[in-house]
Order: sequence, then C-alpha cells, then structure tokens
Amino acid sequence: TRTSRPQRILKAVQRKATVGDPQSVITAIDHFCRHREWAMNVGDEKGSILDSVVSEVSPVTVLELGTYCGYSTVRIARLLPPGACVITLEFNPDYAAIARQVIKWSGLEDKVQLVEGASGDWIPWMKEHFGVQAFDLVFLDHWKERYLPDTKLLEECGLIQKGTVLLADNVICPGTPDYLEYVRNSPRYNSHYYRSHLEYTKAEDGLEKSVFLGY
Ligand SMILES: CNc1ncnc2c1ncn2[C@@H]1O[C@H](/C=C/CNC(=O)c2cc(-c3ccc(F)cc3)cc(O)c2O)[C@@H](O)[C@H]1O
Ligand SMILES: [Mg+2]
Repeated sequence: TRTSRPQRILKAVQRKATVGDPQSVITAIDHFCRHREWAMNVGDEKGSILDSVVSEVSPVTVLELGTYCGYSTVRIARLLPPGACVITLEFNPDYAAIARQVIKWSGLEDKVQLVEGASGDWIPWMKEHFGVQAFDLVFLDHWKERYLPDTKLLEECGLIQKGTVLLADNVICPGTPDYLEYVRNSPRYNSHYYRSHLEYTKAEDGLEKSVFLGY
C-alpha cells in the first residue's frame, strides 16, 4: 500500500482531532484502530489503567520505551503537571517522525522529549545527557524480549531507585515471561497485575506494575 499504517493513523488524527486537545487525539486514534485498522497502541481499556497509575505516581520524570505513534506518550504527557516531562525512546525513524507530529497536534511537545535511538544505547547516557537523577515512572512497551535486559540496564545505571514504578504493557499478549518472572520473584520489587484486554480486542492481556523497594 502507498502509505504506512502509522501514516494512516496520523491522517486520522489530522482529520478528526482538534489541535491542542490531547483527548481528541486519543479518541481519534482509538476510533481509527477499533473501526478501521488495528494497531499496537496500548488502547483505551489498558490506557485507563495507565492513566490511573500516572495519576497515582504523579511523576516528575517518566521514561517510555517504544514510542510507536505516540499514543501512550500523549496519554502520559496530558496528565503531567507543569515542569514534569516524559522522555520517550523510538529507534524507527519513520515511526518517530509520525509520533512527533501526533505529539505536536496534541499540543504537548513541551512535556515530551522524543529521542530517536535504541534503548540499549541511550539508557547509559540518561543521567549525563538529560540530567535525570532517577525515573519516577518507566512505561515499557517496546520489543518484549528487551523488557528484562533494559530493566537490568536501568538498575545498573542507577536510574531505578526506591519508589520507582515500572509499568509494563503486554505481559500476557504477546507476553514477557522472563520479565514477569524477574519482577514477581525479586525481593526488590512489589508487583501487581492489572488484568485487562489486548487493545481493541477481547483477548486477555494486562499491565504489570512493579515498585522498586530499594537495595
Ligand atoms: C530494543 N530497543 C528499542 N529502542 C527503541 N525503540 C524500540 C526498541 N524496540 C522496539 N522499539 C520500537 O517500539 C515499538 C515496538 C513495540 C513492540 N510492541 C509489540 O510488539 C506489541 C505487539 C502487540 C500484539 C499483540 C497481539 C498480536 F496478535 C500482534 C501484536 C501488542 C502490543 O501492545 C505491542 O506493544 C516500535 O515503534 C519499535 O520501533
Ligand atoms: Mg503494547
């Protein structure tokens, strides 16, 4: 097909959403993905759980792994108070370009730092390059086999400290078994599973919230 799915998602936002209105951007993407073409956004059902965790944590610095089209970036950023920001990593330049436009359409570019690059390359530079001391919230939604190695890398880099909350998408579908085993069995995390459904479907999926208890 001439255009990519992310390009068609951006078109739906530009057609249906109001500039500067994040909720209308979220609604436009959810409508498109439910009625036109499925896409791997966290979606409205799991998105409400994401919202409640963001509101509960009220984070100052958020890390998102895997921007894709920026749907969850907008969900998170719209709930952040002034001065708080989300750093989101995306290594596919085409997806990053679409996400920048979706984030701009929502009017939240001041609360978002989209970094084009791989999590494994950028995590070690977070302190030095962005002046991050530790993350209050990490949303994991990138390649599922990278959840565990990147969590360990975040620990090694001192970016996860007492109270940091990890929120992982897709722990059932497609599944992240090694990550789940790690956070649920580690004495250093307090984990909770929020049962839900795979975005825009009836299949089971859910989010795992893991609070770091310190060393
Ligand atoms: C490895 N380091 C990385 N650093 C930076 N960006 C990375 C990245 N890995 C992947 N990415 C990016 O994250 C995104 C990847 C997300 C992977 N997500 C999934 O595979 C996924 C897949 C499903 C899914 C579920 C059921 C099904 F039948 C088909 C698909 C549902 C989801 O909610 C998903 O999140 C892309 O934009 C990719 O370019
Ligand atoms: Mg996902």
